[in-house]
Amino acid sequence: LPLEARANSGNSSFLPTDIGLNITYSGPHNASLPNVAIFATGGTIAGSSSSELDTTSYTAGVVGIAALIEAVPQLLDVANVQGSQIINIASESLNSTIVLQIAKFANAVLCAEGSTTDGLVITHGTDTLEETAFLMDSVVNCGKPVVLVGAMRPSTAISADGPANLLEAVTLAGEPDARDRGALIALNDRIGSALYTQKNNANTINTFTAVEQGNIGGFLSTKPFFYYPAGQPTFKETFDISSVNELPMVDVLYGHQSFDWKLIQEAIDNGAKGIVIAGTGAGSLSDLTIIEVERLLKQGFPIVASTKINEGAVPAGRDWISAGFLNPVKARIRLQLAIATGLDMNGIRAKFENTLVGYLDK
Ligand SMILES: NC(=O)C[C@H](N)C(=O)O
Repeated sequence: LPLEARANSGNSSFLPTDIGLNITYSGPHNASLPNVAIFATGGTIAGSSSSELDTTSYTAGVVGIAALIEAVPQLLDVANVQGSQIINIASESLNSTIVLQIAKFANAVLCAEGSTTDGLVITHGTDTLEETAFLMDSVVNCGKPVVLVGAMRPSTAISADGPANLLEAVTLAGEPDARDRGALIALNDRIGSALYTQKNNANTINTFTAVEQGNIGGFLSTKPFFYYPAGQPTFKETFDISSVNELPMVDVLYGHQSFDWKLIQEAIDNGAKGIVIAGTGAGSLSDLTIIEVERLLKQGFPIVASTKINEGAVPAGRDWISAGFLNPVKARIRLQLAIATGLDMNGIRAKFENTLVGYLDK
């Protein structure tokens, strides 16, 4: 059957209909294939331009989920696919309300009792893809694969990377060997752990890397393989968001010479419930900043020290709360979750530093 006739012809839905999830794509059903849900959120993978040479001034978040899937009919040979267009925007415009909703949908779709969904793919802009991936890694933990995927070239570009990335992501989400590895990022024939992988180039398709920690696998002829047996990264922490209805405002302040420590109080006055400082080195903060950070920590205001350096960790056992190996945007999400789940200062510190003690407190 042509794809359009096959789409929406299936009547064995595996996505729940009573959770407020709007099912906007439903492919045919084949009992021998895994059930993979797709949540589409926009980004360059759904981007469009009038010129196929344009990879910089296109509009992100234009193409809908059905058109994305229709561009890759091979998808329907590797999985039963049902999807929801959660939103269609560039990922720099996503906010905590939307990503928390996506996480709740992900838990409902994958982890509710009786779920027959085998894996989930989230199509996403690459600019903040690592943030949503890290959130999923922290809060969706029933073993089933959650795979984040995007593209660096819009769908209209010559050699667009979205279709192959999407096919590989859906294949990965339906792969039993992808279970129990935490959330995964799949782009450019590589599989990375959401805890460590980050975007490292603003333009090129090989942008997602975890140089120190490495990829956990890759794809050959679109089929996934893994270098290591299933397992979770050492410094992972999980959170139960079933009673979390909003994520608090947490800001990231960027370290540099002449850093104005008074910005910390200004962020608090503006509503921040926690702050991450992207320090200049291994958490290094200027003398005046440290005095201010100690004052606020003593008052019970959580401040986490991360680093603006791309690789490496901030040691634990210091006056600040250490982000360990988490880069600033991931430390921000962990702090949001720690505050939202009601942890006190000791609990917050433990969520950041428990797994570091003995490793990074020397
Ligand atoms: N490559 C991309 O997807 C970038 C885009 N600005 C986004 O994050 O939505």
